Amino acid sequence: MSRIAIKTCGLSTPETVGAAVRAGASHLGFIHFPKSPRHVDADRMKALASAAPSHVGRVAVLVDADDDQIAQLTGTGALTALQLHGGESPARVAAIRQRFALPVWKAISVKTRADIDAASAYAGAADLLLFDAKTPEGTLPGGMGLRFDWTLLRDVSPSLPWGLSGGLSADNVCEAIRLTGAPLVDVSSGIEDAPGIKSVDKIMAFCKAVSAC
Ligand SMILES: O=C(O)c1ccccc1N[C@@H]1O[C@H](COP(=O)(O)O)[C@@H](O)[C@H]1O
Repeated sequence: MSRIAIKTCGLSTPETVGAAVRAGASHLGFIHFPKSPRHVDADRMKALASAAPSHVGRVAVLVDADDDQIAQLTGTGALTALQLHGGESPARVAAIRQRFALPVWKAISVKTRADIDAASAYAGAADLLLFDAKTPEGTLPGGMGLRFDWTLLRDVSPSLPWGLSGGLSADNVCEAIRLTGAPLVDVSSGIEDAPGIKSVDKIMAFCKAVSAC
């Protein structure tokens, strides 16, 4: 496994889960958001997550989900974390963390340095910050293959454990790690042949590139 943690996100088949595990991913991400081409329903998510070995993290990605939706995913031990990728406030993040007793990752949409600085409001509420590119109004809040200016993270010491996401691929991930010092990288579009269609070859190439950085 690489010294940099790797989350391969938007997995929806046993084949690609298996490939990510073999490639050395530290975390597997499953999207539960019907507008996404990577959406998996609760039963499928639990089946995919349960099939993964216990040393690999299993993260559900949610967008402004209510408690009933979250409850359908949790409680079986299949998941190890919840990633909140919408407009959840620090208070909402803290409430979800307390009610569902799982570590919570909060995605932070970044366009400017002020977006990064404002993420300190989640200290004490979230367990990890995931800096992702701000996406255009009316599109998905993530999974668009867009990157932000990574130099914005230079000289930043986030108050929480953190990761980098948005537009990463085997071709650019080493540059991203060099510029930001990210301890965790999260990828979705960069390991796909088309939206929602993961590529085993690209999963392998991404994880290999991270290990070789
Ligand atoms: O992937 C999606 O469809 C998605 C939908 C809604 C919220 C988040 C989503 N994905 C997350 O966005 C990051 C960045 O994706 P990309 O690599 O730029 O395509 C991804 O890692 C997921 O955590």
